Amino acid sequence: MRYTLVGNGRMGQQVQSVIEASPEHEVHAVLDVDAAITAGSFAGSDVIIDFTVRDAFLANLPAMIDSGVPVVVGTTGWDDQVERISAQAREAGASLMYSANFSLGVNIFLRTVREAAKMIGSFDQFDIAFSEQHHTAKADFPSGTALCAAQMILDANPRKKTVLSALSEDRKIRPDELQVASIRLGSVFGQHAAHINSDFDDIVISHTARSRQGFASGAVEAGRWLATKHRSTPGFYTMDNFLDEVLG
Ligand SMILES: NC(=O)C1=CN([C@@H]2O[C@H](COP(=O)(O)OP(=O)(O)OC[C@H]3O[C@@H](n4cnc5c(N)ncnc54)[C@H](OP(=O)(O)O)[C@@H]3O)[C@@H](O)[C@H]2O)C=CC1
Ligand SMILES: O=C(O)C1=N[C@H](C(=O)O)C[C@H](O)C1
Repeated sequence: MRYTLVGNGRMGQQVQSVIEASPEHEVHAVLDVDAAITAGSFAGSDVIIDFTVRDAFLANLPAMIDSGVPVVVGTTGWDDQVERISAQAREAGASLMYSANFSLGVNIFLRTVREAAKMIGSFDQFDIAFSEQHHTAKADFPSGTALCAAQMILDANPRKKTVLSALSEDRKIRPDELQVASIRLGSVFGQHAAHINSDFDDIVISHTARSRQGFASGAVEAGRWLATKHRSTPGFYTMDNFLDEVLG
C-alpha cells in the first residue's frame, strides 16, 4: 500500500515511521507546507493521510477529492465543517475517513464513556464532566477527541444540553451544561477523562496515550481499510464504522 502523507510535523513523522516499519506499506510521498498541492500530487498513491492544521486541510481538500485517492484525515479543529465536507465527498464519489483520534485504545475508551453516560442518564444523582490534557504546541482546544466525547455524552444523557469549554468569572455552571476542561502542559501526548460524581461516589474513566504511536498505527490501519472500502462503497467514514465492522 503506497501512502502519501500531507504534513510532516509530529504526527506526519510518526506515521512515516509506522509505515516504514511495515513490509506491506511504503511512503510514496511526503507533502509539507512548501508543496504546491494539486490533484496530480497524489498520482500513484493508494491512500492519503493528512495530519496538518485546519486551514491547510480545508485548502488542500478539493485537490485531494479530485485526485480520486481515498483520504484519511487526522487533522482536528474543523468539526463545524463535517456535514458540508462529508456531503461534498459523497457527491464526488470520493472516500474520506475522519477521526479526531485513530488510537484503538481511545476509541474503546470513548465507547466506554458513551455507555457510562447512558447509564447515569437514568439516575438523577449523577453529574458528569470531561477533561483533556495536551502538550503546549497543540493549536486547538478543546481537543477533537474531547469534542467527540462531549457530543456522545450530550446524545446519551438527557440532563446535559450544551458544552461549556471555558468557565465564566461571573456565573455558576448550569446543571444542563457539560464542562469540557482543557489543560496545556509540557509534552503530554494526550490524556482524556470522563469524571462522574454523586453524593456517594466518584467514577473516573480515563485514557492516557504513552506515545504518538497508537494514533499513527491506527491511521495507517484505517488507510488500509478505507482503500478496500473505496473499491466497493466509496463514502464518508469514521472510526465508529471501522470498529463496527471489525467487531462484527
Ligand atoms: N486523529 C488523531 O489520531 C490525531 C490528530 N492529531 C491532530 O493532527 C494535527 C497535526 O498534529 P501535529 O502533527 O502534532 O502538529 P504539527 O504542528 O507538528 O504538524 C502539522 C504540520 O503540518 C504542516 N503544514 C501546515 N500547513 C501545511 C500545508 N498547507 N501543507 C502541508 N503541510 C502543512 C506544518 O508545517 P509548519 O510547521 O512548517 O507550518 C507541520 O509540519 C492536529 O490537528 C492534531 O490535533 C494529532 C494526534 C493524533
Ligand atoms: O494535537 C494532538 O497532539 C492530539 N490531537 C488530537 C485531538 O485533538 O483530539 C488527538 C490526540 O489526543 C493528540
